[in-house]
Amino acid sequence: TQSIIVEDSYDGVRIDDGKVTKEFVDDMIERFVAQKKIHRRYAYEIILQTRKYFSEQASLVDVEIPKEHKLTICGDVHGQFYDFNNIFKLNGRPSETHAYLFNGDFVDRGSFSLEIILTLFAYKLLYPTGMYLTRGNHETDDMNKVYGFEDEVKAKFSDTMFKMFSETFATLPLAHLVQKKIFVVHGGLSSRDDVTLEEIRNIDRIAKGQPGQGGLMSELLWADPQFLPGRSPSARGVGQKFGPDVTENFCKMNDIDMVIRSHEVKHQGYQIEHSGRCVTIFSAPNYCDSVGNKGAYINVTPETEKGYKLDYVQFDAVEHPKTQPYSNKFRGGF
Ligand SMILES: O=C(O)c1nn[nH]c1-c1ccccc1
Ligand SMILES: [Mn+2]
Ligand SMILES: [Mn+2]
Repeated sequence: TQSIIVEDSYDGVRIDDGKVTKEFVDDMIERFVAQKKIHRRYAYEIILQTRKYFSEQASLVDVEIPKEHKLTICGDVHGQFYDFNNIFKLNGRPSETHAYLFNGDFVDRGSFSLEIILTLFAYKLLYPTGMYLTRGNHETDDMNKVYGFEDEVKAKFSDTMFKMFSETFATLPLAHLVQKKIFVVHGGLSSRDDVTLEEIRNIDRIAKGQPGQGGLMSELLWADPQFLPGRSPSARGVGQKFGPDVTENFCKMNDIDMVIRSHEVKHQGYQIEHSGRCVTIFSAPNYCDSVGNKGAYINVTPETEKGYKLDYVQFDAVEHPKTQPYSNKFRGGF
């Protein structure tokens, strides 16, 4: 990217020594709100540095919340940049004392996926312990081809840039463990009863690249909870539905308290199931400009007894510029 010249006429904050600064990120968000872009050299730099960073991370990442600090867990945001930015207006921007964990499905569906993903990656580089990102089933080539992200990147930048996003998505962690007690994953639990946190930590996700239709990695990104005990096939065709007994077994075997996952729209923005052991968090309000659902996020603060306190916060959709939809597929019935 060093060979790409940033013209003197470029009116945005520059990245000089390769280091993303707070000034750069604040300016980038302001430009995105005004539907302006950042220079392609800086987009490339952010993507490449993010790919390098995540390549060195395990597939399960531990998140510890220091005293006086806060962690906010968000679910799917699906290209709804103006709702995504509204979370920061309501709840504060990421910082060294207020971390965010976005739990997958950053892109596709909404027309501002590029703005969301560049903001998330830039914050990861600015505050490595202030931003955590889990891979969702929409951070994959198959979904990006159909649900809009590939077309959006090609329209706003280039094919090359989409390829770089694809390679960087393959390095994203598959799950997080918060305060050693909360397992956070985009979809849910596997079809096997013997999966340990260590096995998840050691998944060679980069060698795998795309999750495919079967195996532990794809199950973590695609599974859904069900009310009844046991497991059943998923209408999605990938991953299974898992019951309260499966969640209980996974928690007991791995000495954790609960699973927080996303992946499904919820009318109230979140839902607590499996007697409190399985929570769905979804952060794209009025999904696809049509569902009418609330968005929600979870504020996690350290607490002496259990080690954490959860506060659920709901929020409504805000206005956004009307632009062309990149995804020609309406809701896939999920
Ligand atoms: O696009 C969505 O709503 C979504 N979010 N996670 N998974 C899906 C999905 C999966 C398959 C087909 C349609 C939507
Ligand atoms: Mn989704
Ligand atoms: Mn999903």
